Amino acid sequence: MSADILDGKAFAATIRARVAGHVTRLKDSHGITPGLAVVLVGEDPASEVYVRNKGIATVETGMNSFEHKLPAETPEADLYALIDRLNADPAVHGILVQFPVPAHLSERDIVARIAPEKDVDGLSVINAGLLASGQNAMASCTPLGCLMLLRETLGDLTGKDAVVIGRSNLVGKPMAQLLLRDSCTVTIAHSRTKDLAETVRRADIVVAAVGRAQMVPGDWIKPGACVIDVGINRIPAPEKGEGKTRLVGDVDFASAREVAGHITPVPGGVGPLTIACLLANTVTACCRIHGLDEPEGLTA
Ligand SMILES: Nc1nc2c(c(=O)[nH]1)N[C@@H](CN(C=O)c1ccc(C(=O)N[C@@H](CCC(=O)O)C(=O)O)cc1)CN2
Ligand SMILES: [Mg+2]
Repeated sequence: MSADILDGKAFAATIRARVAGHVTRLKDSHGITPGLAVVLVGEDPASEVYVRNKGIATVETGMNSFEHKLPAETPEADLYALIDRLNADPAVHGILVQFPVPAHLSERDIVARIAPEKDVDGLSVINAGLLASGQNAMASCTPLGCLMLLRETLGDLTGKDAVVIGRSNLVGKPMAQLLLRDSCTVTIAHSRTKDLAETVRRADIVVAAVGRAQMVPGDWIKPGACVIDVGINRIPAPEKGEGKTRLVGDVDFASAREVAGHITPVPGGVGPLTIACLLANTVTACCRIHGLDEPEGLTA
């Protein structure tokens, strides 16, 4: 058996098209243009690329993009003053601070400073709590993208055994909550899980988000399972030349694709869904702030 390889780039384009449709309706029917503010502190090269791509995607879907680049040594008080201004700005419906931030800043405190209704990363304790109690939360972007892809691929997820490997606040925990909301039987596994191989072998759905290159081999996968690989790990690639590297996921793609029914590649799988779902969350935030109906096809 060779798995169906899920094309995250193509699915991200579908989500962006849905976003653009909702943006047009918001403009035409209500005179509202959703706005996303992205804050970058420092000069991490990968973060600069992500922030640039977020800005481009925001404008391409018809929304307003507000980019704020601050020096690495920005004092906490100055960053909080900016967040307070964005919280109060009616043109801004979504706010995110790009991570990682310099060591003198606290990601947890930054997220807590963002108004929960504008927290389009879905990272605040308010949004985590709303999600866990089955209420209208802002779900964090990568897990939301994974859920949309799973629904698109498998249809109704009711009763499926899902194993999420990883327990981070950004991916593992919200992913588990979203799968539970879709009536999966969910196990959260992690690096300390006693018999990880046996746990994963039970799963119809495997979401690997543990941050260890190629940790999940094909012989852990139940034949026909749907494998979602959230890992983005850079490893040496001597075959490409001295000092070269390549990206791999948390799953050993070559062996897993021989067993799985569906599998996401790295790159080109889950990664592109993150920014698409950020745009989706910005439209959702805009609709909620203005008391309008939830945008169809963009929420959990
Ligand atoms: N505030 C946030 N910070 C960070 C988040 C986040 O969701 N919110 N996630 C990551 C970075 N990130 C978006 O911010 C992001 C990472 C990766 C991709 C992506 O498309 N990856 C590609 C491969 C890219 C490459 O070649 O290097 C893929 O997987 O195909 C998009 C967005 C950390 N910070
Ligand atoms: Mg971090």
